Amino acid sequence: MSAVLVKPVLYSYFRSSCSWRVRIALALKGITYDQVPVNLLKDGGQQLTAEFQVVNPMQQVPALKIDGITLSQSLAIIEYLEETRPNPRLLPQDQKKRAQVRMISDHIVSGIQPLQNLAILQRVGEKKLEWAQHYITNGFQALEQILKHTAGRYCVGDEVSMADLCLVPQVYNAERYKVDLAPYPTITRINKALLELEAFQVSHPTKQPDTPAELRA
Ligand SMILES: O=C(O)/C=C\C(=O)CC(=O)CC(=O)O
Repeated sequence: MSAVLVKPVLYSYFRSSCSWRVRIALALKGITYDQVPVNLLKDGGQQLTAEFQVVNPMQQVPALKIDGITLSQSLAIIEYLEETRPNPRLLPQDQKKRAQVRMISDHIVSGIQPLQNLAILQRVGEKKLEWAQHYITNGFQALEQILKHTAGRYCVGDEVSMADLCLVPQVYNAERYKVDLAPYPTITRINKALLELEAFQVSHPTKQPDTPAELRA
């Protein structure tokens, strides 16, 4: 059987923002897949097992088995999906807009999320709420300015793009760490518009196979 006919397998954790980005891409592109939940807290973290290290040596989710290869890093996964399953498009045709989509995506996935991820907060210890708030606030102040120039209905113009797949899970983290979103009307408006879309709803942390009963929507 050709590799393309085998269903992709996503290693995911319900409230990992990086996993959610990939779930949105899969949903938007209508790709059916199986999920293997990796609980980042249970038993000291299932991502740290020898078994999972074979899947992703970096011991992080998400990872996607697809077309005979295993990919990690959410943006690399999304770009692969974009190149092999181009409809609907997540990177604009216009080169300047495409660069802006990548800029906003990197702003979040390199400039904000890694500074407040689980491994960092576990090392930070009791100041973790303040730490997460600091880096999300810092990143959102700049992002709000950037979006004033790039946004239409969504982050870049009026088409849903990879930047939007990064934005919504990061706003979810901001809410989780009790960041005041009032100073970011553009971020808040775009987030609200995106959450109306089915792909963002079915992929939501409250609706995953591994979502605990008390957090299910
Ligand atoms: O507290 C937990 O349940 C464990 C881990 C996460 O949610 C995921 C992260 O902290 C990384 C992130 O998405 O930013």
